[in-house]
Amino acid sequence: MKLQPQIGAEGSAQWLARVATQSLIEEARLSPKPGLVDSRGSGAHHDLNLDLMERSAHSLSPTFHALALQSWQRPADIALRQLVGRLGREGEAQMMAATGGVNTHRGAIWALGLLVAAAAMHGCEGSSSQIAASAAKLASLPDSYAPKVFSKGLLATRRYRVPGAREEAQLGFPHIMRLALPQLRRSRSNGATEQQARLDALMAIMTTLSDTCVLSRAGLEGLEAMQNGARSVLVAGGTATVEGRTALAWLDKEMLTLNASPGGAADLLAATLLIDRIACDDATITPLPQHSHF
Ligand SMILES: CC(C)(COP(=O)(O)OP(=O)(O)OC[C@H]1O[C@@H](n2cnc3c(N)ncnc32)[C@H](O[C@H]2O[C@H](COP(=O)(O)OP(=O)(O)OP(=O)(O)O)[C@@H](O)[C@H]2O)[C@@H]1O)[C@@H](O)C(=O)NCCC(=O)NCCS
Ligand SMILES: Nc1ncnc2[nH]cnc12
Repeated sequence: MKLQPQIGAEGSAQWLARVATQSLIEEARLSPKPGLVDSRGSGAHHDLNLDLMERSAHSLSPTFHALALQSWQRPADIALRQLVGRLGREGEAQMMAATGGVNTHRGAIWALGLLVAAAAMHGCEGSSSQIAASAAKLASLPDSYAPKVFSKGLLATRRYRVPGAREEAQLGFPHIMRLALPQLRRSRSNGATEQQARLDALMAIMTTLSDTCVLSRAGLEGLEAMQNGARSVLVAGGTATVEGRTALAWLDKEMLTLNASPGGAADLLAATLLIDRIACDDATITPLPQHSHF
């Protein structure tokens, strides 16, 4: 639900940048997240911690602001795609400078960057479906200035023949729109605390995401452990129940044993928190079956 409407491009860009940064920080602080950095510690990571994640989130505010301002009430065309690509790459460079070269938020810049741009394209008056559809359109346009790099994500998608961050955006963020956002709102309306509703939304993403961070670090075994473990949490009734919390603690242990960290799922949770706040939605979104595959 949109909380703070703003008039005009500059005020809206400032607001979108603030909400995007806040969403990244709230994702990072949310605990207990399996394998990920949270308020308890570094999870499966040796080079990441909460302080670094928060520094990285703050370093991205100017990028989100520029993306929103430049996309304000514009259509999705090649010119905007190229501009958004350039701003995204500059954002990555700012992130790397702020973290001393550690990749904290590359996937998040991509997802939240596209969504911030899309929200601005709709003049901050779009529904979640309209914002996701415009982000998908932008992500599907070619960016001839993109350098040809053979990333870890690309390597994992080819090796395991699964979709990655690029495809998730091009398909209109199905893990947000069909799983996480409905789960977040359903858990809230069932009486879960905000922390529990967010953890449930993360679990919903993890049930089917082919997270290339997990695949790169722990292969198919890690991915299956993540998906099955997240399903067990939700089947047990989610993190508002004792059984759900027990299943989550078990999943956390297993992810640490496998050295697996679902960084892509964490990005999509931050993006879910962003859309939840900036979209002009009616009270409910029709949820699809929880365990559908993409
Ligand atoms: C489209 C791009 C995201 C590039 O994607 P690609 O897959 O080619 O490359 P990667 O560099 O691997 O980045 C993908 C990141 O996306 C996240 N992710 C993974 N799986 C999915 C998924 N199925 N759906 C959505 N998102 C997903 C994930 O990001 C998070 O993890 C990062 C940490 O990764 P990790 O592997 O742990 O870290 P490393 O240091 O690299 O390795 P270790 O040492 O730990 O082992 C962290 O960044 C999280 O955010 C993947 O990493 C995009 O970058 C692109 O093309 N940009 C161009 C600019 C542009 O056009 N921008 C427009 C919008 S602003
Ligand atoms: N909380 C987190 N821990 C590790 N990697 C991440 N990427 C995005 N959020 C993350």
